Order: sequence, then structure tokens, then C-alpha cells
Amino acid sequence: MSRTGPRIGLLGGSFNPAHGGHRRVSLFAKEALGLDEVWWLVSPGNPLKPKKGMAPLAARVAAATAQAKRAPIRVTAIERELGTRYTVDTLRAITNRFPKRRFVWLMGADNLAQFHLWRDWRGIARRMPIAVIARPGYDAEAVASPAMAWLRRFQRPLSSFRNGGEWSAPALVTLRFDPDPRSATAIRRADPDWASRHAGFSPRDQVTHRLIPAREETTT
Ligand SMILES: Nc1ncnc2c1ncn2[C@@H]1O[C@H](COP(=O)(O)OP(=O)(O)OP(=O)(O)O)[C@@H](O)[C@H]1O
Ligand SMILES: O=C(O)c1ccc[n+]([C@@H]2O[C@H](COP(=O)([O-])O)[C@@H](O)[C@H]2O)c1
Repeated sequence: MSRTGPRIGLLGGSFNPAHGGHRRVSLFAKEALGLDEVWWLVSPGNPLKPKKGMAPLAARVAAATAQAKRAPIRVTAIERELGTRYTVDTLRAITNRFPKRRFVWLMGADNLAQFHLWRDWRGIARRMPIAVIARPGYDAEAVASPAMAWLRRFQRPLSSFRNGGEWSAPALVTLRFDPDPRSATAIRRADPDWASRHAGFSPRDQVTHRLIPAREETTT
């Protein structure tokens, strides 16, 4: 299927909590890749991360919404609505739901280093291009990672993504810019009570439907 509509970067994450690094790399990726928007997919629960120390989804969405203010970033809890937990399932559902858009999966180099542990990671790479954002302390690990051994053959120059270029997959582009050292781990270390302070946050109900992009027509 040919996708010619708006270009969307998807940044999935725990956002526990969201920080300026998320915002900055999203804006950078938007410019570098010529995207129309970046959607943050605030995860109900990363399958590889412990639940302990994780603030409730609603608290993380609220903090992400504040962090994304006045930026072309849409904060969603779409995995909650879709009932998906694994990225491969989420991306299948999103591409089916928004057939007119073109998507690129964004992730930091720390996630590329672990990507081979994700469910059907090759399936993710086949579904949409991947843009990896350099991250201090992780780039060497990412380059040497098992997933990279397979993805390397699909590496594309940044120029192939810009100016209406064809977005075939698998494709891997590396985004290098002034690396941003911020991390949620550092924030939690400085403020160990962050998650417990929000433990009672909006305990009821789903995170609210207005955070979820409206369903589009399913015909192209
Ligand atoms: N400073 C950064 N530079 C590049 N990518 C980043 C940066 N911070 C977060 N990311 C990326 O954003 C996505 C969501 O990140 P996440 O919510 O896990 O934040 P984090 O700071 O990595 O959290 P933690 O320290 O708890 O692992 C991931 O793909 C991650 O690699
Ligand atoms: O699908 C998987 O197996 C999988 C394993 C680990 C992480 N992920 C996704 O990777 C994204 C980044 O997660 P995190 O916790 O590093 O911010 C987030 O969208 C997770 O759901 C997905």
C-alpha cells in the first residue's frame, strides 16, 4: 500500500517521568526527518521493565502532556485503548487504524542495544522505518548489538527520508545531534519519591479518550 499522508514519528516509552530530553529529541527528529508530528505512546507497562517504581499510567500521561506543551507532539495512551502491550502488536494496530499516515518508529540508542529482546523485533522493523537517536553512553553498545547485526544491511542515509522520499521498510537511519544526557533514571534518583507521590493519581478509569487520536477512515 502506498502511504502518502502525514508523516508521524512514534516515540514509545515508559515516560516515568517524561523529561526535557524526550521533548528535545522528538523535536530534533521531527526536523531531521521532515515529520508533521511526533506521537508519544505512553506505555501501560514496558514488558521488560519491573512494575515496581512505575507511576500509574495516568500520572505519566499527565506529566508527558505538560512536557509536550506547545510542541507538535501528541501524547497518547493508545496502548491502553488498543489493549496491546508489545510494540509489534501496537504498530500493527496503529498502521491499520491510520492507513493514510506514514509512520517511523523512534527510539534512543539504549533501546536499540536491547531491541533483540523485544517480541518479533524483525516484524517491527518490517512494518515501518526505524530512526535511532544517539544517546550518551549507549552508542557503542547499540552498534555492537545483536539486532544491529541484522539491521545494518538496511541502513539508509537521512536524506532518503526527507523531501517526500519513499519510506520503505526495513530501513534504519541514525540521528546524531548534540546528545542529550537527560534520563528518567536520573530524575528518579534525584527524586526517589516521584512514583509513590503519584501512586493515587486518577486511580479510576482509563486515561481519558481525548488523548487518543480519533479513528480515521480506513480507506485510502
Ligand atoms: N536523552 C535521550 N536521548 C535519546 N533518546 C532518549 C533520551 N531520553 C529518552 N530517550 C528515548 O525515549 C524513549 C522513551 O524513553 P523512556 O521513557 O524510557 O525514558 P528514559 O529516560 O530512557 O527512562 P529510564 O531512564 O527510566 O530508562 C526511548 O526510546 C528512549 O531511548
Ligand atoms: O514489544 C516488546 O517486546 C518491548 C520490549 C521492551 C520495550 N518495548 C517498548 O519500548 C518502548 C520504550 O520503552 P522504555 O520503557 O524504554 O521507555 C515502549 O514503547 C515499550 O513498550 C517493547
